[in-house]
Amino acid sequence: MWMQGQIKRIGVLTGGGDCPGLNAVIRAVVKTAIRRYDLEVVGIIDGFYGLVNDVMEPLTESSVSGILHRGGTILGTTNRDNPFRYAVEKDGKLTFEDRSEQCIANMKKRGIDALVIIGGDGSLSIALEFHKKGIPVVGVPKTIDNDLSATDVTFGFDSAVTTATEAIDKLHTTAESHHRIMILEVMGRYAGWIALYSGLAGGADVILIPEIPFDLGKVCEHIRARAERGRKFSIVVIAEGAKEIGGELVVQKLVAQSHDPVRLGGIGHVVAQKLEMCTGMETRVTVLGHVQRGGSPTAEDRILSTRYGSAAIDAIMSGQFGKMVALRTPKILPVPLEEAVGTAKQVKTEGQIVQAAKSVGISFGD
Ligand SMILES: Nc1ncnc2c1ncn2[C@@H]1O[C@H](COP(=O)(O)OP(=O)(O)O)[C@@H](O)[C@H]1O
Ligand SMILES: O=P(O)(O)OC[C@H]1O[C@](O)(COP(=O)(O)O)[C@@H](O)[C@@H]1O
Ligand SMILES: [Mg+2]
Repeated sequence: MWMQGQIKRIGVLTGGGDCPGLNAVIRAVVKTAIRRYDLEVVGIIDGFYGLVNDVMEPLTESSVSGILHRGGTILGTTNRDNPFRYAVEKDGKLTFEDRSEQCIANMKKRGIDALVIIGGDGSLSIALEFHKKGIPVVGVPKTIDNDLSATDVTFGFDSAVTTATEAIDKLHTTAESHHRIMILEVMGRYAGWIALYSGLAGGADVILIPEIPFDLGKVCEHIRARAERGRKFSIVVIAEGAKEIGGELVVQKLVAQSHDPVRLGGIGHVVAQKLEMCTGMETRVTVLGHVQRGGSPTAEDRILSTRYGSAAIDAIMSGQFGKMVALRTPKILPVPLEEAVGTAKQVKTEGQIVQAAKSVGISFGD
């Protein structure tokens, strides 16, 4: 239906949770498309919602001027709408419908020849479905969680880690003054990347991640041993998806319309109560929440986002459909979307990063 070499207009959308660097990708997509290939670009508003409901606007160089350093996404996003399983309320009941043909009709109406889908595992799974229906698509790996396979790193991760590290630095000074245990709960869904990296960068004493179920007795012992050595405070960084050995995930809420309705959160408070009891030390919890998804991207994320955005247009123009642009240091390469979304990328429990953390005395509660 769509022919390579006949691409004149590109649609771009941002899907899933927002993250720093989205605007830098959009800017690079628009500038590369216009400057290098003389294409037109259409921005699809609020992710797949805009594709289903035909909410779009043209993007020019002036639309993307001054956005490189701005967090969020000028296009808007959603982590609920899935065109293949679109939530519709009928007679007060929630049902799901396949609206993918409507999306294709909207693309045709707008003269959109190919799509750049900037998203995480969820949005790129949808991108893969569109590819299977013959739509020319290229994905860009976004997420603060860094849980996408096939790429060394997703953009947004470095910014989230930087924000979490700053939070740890601040918690350190107050923890030390009050001789307290300070727990920082960070995001990441079922992967511990943000906790591991920020914990290492911030000099945490304990890091608890989903990949290593923890024994609270061991965490307690570690904190008590520190106190005996005169270190009368401790910093614990915990991923929202971490759980005790034999324990359950702590769920904050369920989002009914979502393909994966689970929103994690609250494990920090559960652990705090238990640690206070077993150590006798005053314990406080900070849930970093959406602060770690907001604000300006780091220089590293701005560069990565620019490289991804530009490479996505190159991939489209060389007919590399059904691919995601991936960082395979030092290159950016197109890889099959299947590889990216097949299995979530989790922390390697025997990997060098965890080993280094253990060598410098960080406990994982194992
Ligand atoms: N495995 C999946 N297959 C298809 N769609 C999914 C899948 N997981 C999530 N989705 C849908 O993809 C969208 C974005 O997913 P989400 O995980 O929230 O964001 P991200 O794209 O950042 O991973 C949501 O509409 C969600 O319902
Ligand atoms: O914004 P919401 O709906 O509360 O979602 C929170 C979730 O989104 C994230 O911030 C980012 O995840 P995605 O990149 O998959 O959207 C997770 O770390 C967190 O669990
Ligand atoms: Mg995701």
